[in-house]
Amino acid sequence: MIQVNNLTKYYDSFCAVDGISLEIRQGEILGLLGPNGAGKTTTLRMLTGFFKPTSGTIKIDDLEIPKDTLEIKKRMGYLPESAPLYHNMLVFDYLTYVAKVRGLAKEDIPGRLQELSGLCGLADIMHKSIDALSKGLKQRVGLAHAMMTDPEILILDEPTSGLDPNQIAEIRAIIRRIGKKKTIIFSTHILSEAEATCDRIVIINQGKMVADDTTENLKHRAEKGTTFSLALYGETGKAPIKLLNTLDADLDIRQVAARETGTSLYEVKTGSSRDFRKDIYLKIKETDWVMAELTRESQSLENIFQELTKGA
Ligand SMILES: Nc1ncnc2c1ncn2[C@@H]1O[C@H](COP(=O)(O)OP(=O)(O)OP(=O)(O)O)[C@@H](O)[C@H]1O
Repeated sequence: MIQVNNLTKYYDSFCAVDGISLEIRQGEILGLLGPNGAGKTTTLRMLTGFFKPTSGTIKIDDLEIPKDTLEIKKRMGYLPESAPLYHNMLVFDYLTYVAKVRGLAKEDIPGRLQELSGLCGLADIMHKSIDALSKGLKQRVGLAHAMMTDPEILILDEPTSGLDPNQIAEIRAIIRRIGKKKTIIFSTHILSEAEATCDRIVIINQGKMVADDTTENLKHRAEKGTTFSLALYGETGKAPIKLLNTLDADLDIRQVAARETGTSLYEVKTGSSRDFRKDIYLKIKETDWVMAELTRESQSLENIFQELTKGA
């Protein structure tokens, strides 16, 4: 269990992280989400013991930063945003070197490299030079580096930044695979990334925590606001607004610019999760208007993220 209490970091007089408190359970995959400059890297660097907090505490089980930083570092693997690899080495030589530096016994190294090769998909590139690898493959080598000592906790700073969609999918699959056994905290500024990979999402904005919930709950929250889109053939003017208002006084209905000529388009907004499509259809059926389209658009997680990080 990781316990973060009132974590704060100032760079001179600028507050980059402002009183973050959270608990991360063993085996959780936690996404630290926020726009650029929100304070993600600073938070992760404090968690790994690289940066000293201005105030606040970080406890990992019975250990505490800064008192037990060395012991905590042994339990953690860290993949910084740009993995600092030795580019002129072969992957195999580099990982062997990392294993030695991290204190693995000589006889354990071949077995560990084989495990990491399977876990991170390195079999075909073990004997390639690092500088000849694509960014996605380099990131996999960086992951193997971070995993060398089989740490309980993995901290990954924007692990898919700058990768193409296929490489992103591969790294996500590796994170999910590793996450079955480890606690993983990773940062991203891309909501779909956190949604696709995490059990829980913490959103930070301008150094402050603005949301902390399971991915499911955040989605549920997003689904509460619903917009229905109704298109009718012909120029039907304001009359449909008056008619549909009889369904529920809380509906917010307005006419918007039609997507195709010869139709009138209306947006029907509700703050509840109730599906009004059937009611709208039956109301329109009472008239001689002809429906061209009726769709439901849930408020997306993207909207929630934008709302919570407004002003960033
Ligand atoms: N060494 C530093 N000295 C002064 N200010 C800094 C320093 N490092 C970061 N900052 C500032 O602190 C704020 C948070 O930076 P941080 O890198 O933690 O954000 P981030 O969420 O990781 O952003 P990004 O997604 O762009 O990496 C930013 O405004 C940044 O400019």
